Amino acid sequence: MKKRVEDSQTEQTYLMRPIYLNEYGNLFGGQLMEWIDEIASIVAMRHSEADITTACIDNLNFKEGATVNDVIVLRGKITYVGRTSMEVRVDTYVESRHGIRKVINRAYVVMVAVDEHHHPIPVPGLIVESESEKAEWEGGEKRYALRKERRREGY
Ligand SMILES: CC(=O)SCCNC(=O)CCNC(=O)[C@H](O)C(C)(C)COP(=O)(O)OP(=O)(O)OC[C@H]1O[C@@H](n2cnc3c(N)ncnc32)[C@H](O)[C@@H]1OP(=O)(O)O
Repeated sequence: MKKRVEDSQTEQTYLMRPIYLNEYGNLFGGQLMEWIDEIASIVAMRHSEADITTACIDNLNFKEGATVNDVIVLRGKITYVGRTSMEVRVDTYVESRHGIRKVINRAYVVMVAVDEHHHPIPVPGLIVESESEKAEWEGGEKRYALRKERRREGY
């Protein structure tokens, strides 16, 4: 079975409240990581139709901050699948009052589908259609190989 990127694509919106801020009045990085992990989990569950666990979060680039009353939008989509793992790209935006979005963070999260004994299980393949989906897939292949090498060689 194969599924499309749009089948599992997910968007979440938050209004920045004081509890999400750090001592400098900016969005707390740990809070954003929780939201990223949550949306990536939902995308992976929708794609695999199974339980999942987080294997790694990488390429977590904090480009800009956000502050109170900002509207924060997270968008997650599958970019690459292996046998049991799925790579999910999560982009985080601040949305202006006119609906214009500025990227403040981009992360790649690897999720693994698991059975009731927490053993990895195969996931559906991915249908890549558009040019941007093909480019993401090629990038995902490279990141997959790099992560494997890092684990093997321990760097
Ligand atoms: C939201 C939350 O779940 S929070 C919890 C945080 N996460 C956890 O506790 C997970 C703890 N880790 C684990 O349980 C295990 O390491 C698992 C399930 C992720 C992987 O199990 P392993 O026994 O290592 O299985 P295995 O070596 O067969 O790897 C399974 C897949 O995971 C991938 N994988 C394993 N470790 C990593 C890693 N560190 N980074 C990226 N991918 C990984 C493998 O490439 C493989 O993918 P593929 O089947 O597409 O080729």
